Amino acid sequence: MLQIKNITKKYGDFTALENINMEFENGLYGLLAPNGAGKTTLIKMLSTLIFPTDGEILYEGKEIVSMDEEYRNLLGYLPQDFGYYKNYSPNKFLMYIASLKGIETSKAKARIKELLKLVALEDVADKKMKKFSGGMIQRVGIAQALLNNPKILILDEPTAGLDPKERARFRNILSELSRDKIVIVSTHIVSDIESISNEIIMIKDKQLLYKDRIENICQKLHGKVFEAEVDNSEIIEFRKRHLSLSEKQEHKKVKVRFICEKEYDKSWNLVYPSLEDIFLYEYKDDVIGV
Ligand SMILES: Nc1ncnc2c1ncn2[C@@H]1O[C@H](COP(=O)(O)OP(=O)(O)OP(=O)(O)O)[C@@H](O)[C@H]1O
Repeated sequence: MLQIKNITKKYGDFTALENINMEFENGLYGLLAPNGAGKTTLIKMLSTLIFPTDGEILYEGKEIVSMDEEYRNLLGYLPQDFGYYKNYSPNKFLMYIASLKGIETSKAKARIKELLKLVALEDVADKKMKKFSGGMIQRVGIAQALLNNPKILILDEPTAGLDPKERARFRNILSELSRDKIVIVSTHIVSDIESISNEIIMIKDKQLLYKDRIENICQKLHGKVFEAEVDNSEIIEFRKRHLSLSEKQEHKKVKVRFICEKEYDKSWNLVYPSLEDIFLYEYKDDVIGV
């Protein structure tokens, strides 16, 4: 088990995260928050790239910084800006990373073969990466993070720049990996993690807002999310009264999905809240890119 205990991180006078507590067992955790909320800060502390100002992180009861190499051997990390050599093939690149990680050549060869199969890159194993799509490069990134067969896999915004098909493939790979690992995926894109996460973590105002299953988080807006058709001439006034979540032109009117926290009109349709509704509601005062 991985445990975050009373973590605070300050950059000089600026507090990025304050008194964060949470625990992780095997499974997939979606770390979901708008840009600047502190996702990378949290992930870098979990990867021992930066250190908490206060508090500690424990793996199986041991403090991770003092575990040093023992912890790094348990960890696989895919950073936001994953650096690779475009003139290398996946095979050559992964051999190079394996040697940096001190993995014996014969073991590395077998492991790389297995990983390239897992990420569906066997056919291009010896092709230079310069012609690869963003999704293929990210899959090489996952393979490098998995070289040491980590127990904890951390991925920082792994789907940035991927097309929908590549995103779907990526989700499937992560879901499979989470069977016997702690997989933590940071993103500000709800649909990337909604279908695969066992739990969602949200950070707001430097603190932990939620760490829970999606259905429990969605309970917060139960009975408050509606859909209705509104005349185009009335939509500006409507938006002043209710938080509009999405709008679509339909039957010469605006079909609006919105939140109403007070008395509601019987002509509206009550709908089940989604994780995206929660995200838009919780971060309504932030500038968000969904
Ligand atoms: N080295 C640093 N020095 C000062 N402030 C920092 C530093 N790193 C991050 N911050 C600030 O801490 C806050 C959290 O940043 P962080 O990068 O963790 O956010 P994020 O949620 O990962 O966003 P993004 O997806 O844009 O990276 C931001 O306000 C950021 O400006």
